Parts: sequence; C-alpha cells; structure tokens
Amino acid sequence: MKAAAIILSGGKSSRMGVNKALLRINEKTNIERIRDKLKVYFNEIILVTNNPEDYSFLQLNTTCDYFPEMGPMAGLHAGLMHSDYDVNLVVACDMPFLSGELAVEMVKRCFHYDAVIPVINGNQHPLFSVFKKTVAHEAENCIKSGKLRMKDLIKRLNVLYVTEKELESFGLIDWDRIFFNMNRPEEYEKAKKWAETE
Ligand SMILES: Nc1nc2c(ncn2[C@@H]2O[C@H](COP(=O)(O)OP(=O)(O)OP(=O)(O)O)[C@@H](O)[C@H]2O)c(=O)[nH]1
Repeated sequence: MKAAAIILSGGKSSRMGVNKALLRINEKTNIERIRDKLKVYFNEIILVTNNPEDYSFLQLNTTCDYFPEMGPMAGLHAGLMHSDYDVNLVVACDMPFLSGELAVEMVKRCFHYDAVIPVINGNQHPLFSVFKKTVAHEAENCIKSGKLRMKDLIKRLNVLYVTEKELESFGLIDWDRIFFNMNRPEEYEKAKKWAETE
C-alpha cells in the first residue's frame, strides 16, 4: 500500500505506572501486536519514541520528537517529517485490538483530504487516523504557538470524518475493542481477558 504507518510511543504512561507499550498480552508485547497487525498492510512502519534503545527488538524505522514533552501532536509531527509517504496512518501504542482493515479503508479515503478521522459514538479518534505528510507544517505551527491538543490541529485541516455507520458496511462492528486504549492497570487486565478468546 502506498502509505506508511506511524506508531506513537513517546508518552509517559503515568496512569499505567509502567511503559504500557511493553506490557504483554498473550505472548507478545502490546507494541509487537500493533506492529504485527499493521505489517500485513503497510510496508513502512515508523516508530516515534524518545527512548529508541527500549524498542530495538522491534526492528522498526525509528525517530524521535523534534519537540520533546509536547504530547501526541509532537509525535505525529516527528512521524510525518520522517515519512517518505504522502499518506500516513497514525496510531497510539496502547490500542491492542486495532483493525488493520479499518486503517486501509481510511487510507483509501484520504486522497482529497488532509486527514481522515473516525468518529465513533460521536467521539473523534485522532490517534487512530490518517494524515497527509503536509500536515507536519500545520502541526509545527500549532506546537510553536502552544496549541498542543489534537483538536487544535484538526480544526485547521480539511478533514473527512468517517462514522461507524459507514464503516459497518465493511463488516467492522466491534468498536469497543477496535478503539479500546489501555491507560490504567484495570484496563490492562481487561485487555488480557479479551485476548484470552482470540
Ligand atoms: N512521540 C510522542 N508520543 C507521545 C507523546 N505523548 C504521548 N504520546 C503517545 O500518544 C499516545 C497517547 O498518549 P496518552 O495515553 O494520552 O499519554 P501517555 O503519556 O502515553 O500516558 P499518560 O501519562 O498516562 O497520560 C500514546 O501512544 C503515547 O505514547 C509525546 O510527547 N511524544
């Protein structure tokens, strides 16, 4: 596919208390699960982290934030700057049940837009979305002006929002799992329970 996938793993995991990307679910770490789901569809996977040595076992193309300690938008910025592709999926490192098929559907729709963002039950999910490489410039402007919320960036872009109604026609229905992100120990326990039935 003519797109890259960017995994953000430069956060603090303060709610989890340990690096949530490296927690194990069944036999793999969370971030290996994500890599393996994405590599079915994406030839290029970029990892954005500020501790590359912790992730060398993944053997991914790795980059660091240009603007450290600025949150996910800074990770998106670094990933887009590093990417050779016009179209890029971005995903957080804490989504163990993400859907590669959904990623592909969003990539296909990005042609005329700056970004494709899923809206499920009325909630936007910018950390499982698609962005053009050109968005790096707007992200940099936001960061430099202290506007660090993804919402600040998104309102400056030409965005296609895709809702669950449209995506259901692709057989994607298990939204609670696909968009599940584990931030706290009890959510890790829930993820392990869900994964038992895989
Ligand atoms: N590259 C990069 N990624 C980040 C940064 N902050 C957060 N992320 C990533 O963005 C995603 C969502 O992060 P959050 O869960 O909101 O924040 P977190 O810092 O990981 O966790 P908490 O400390 O518990 O809020 C995760 O994949 C994080 O690794 C950052 O400054 N740089």
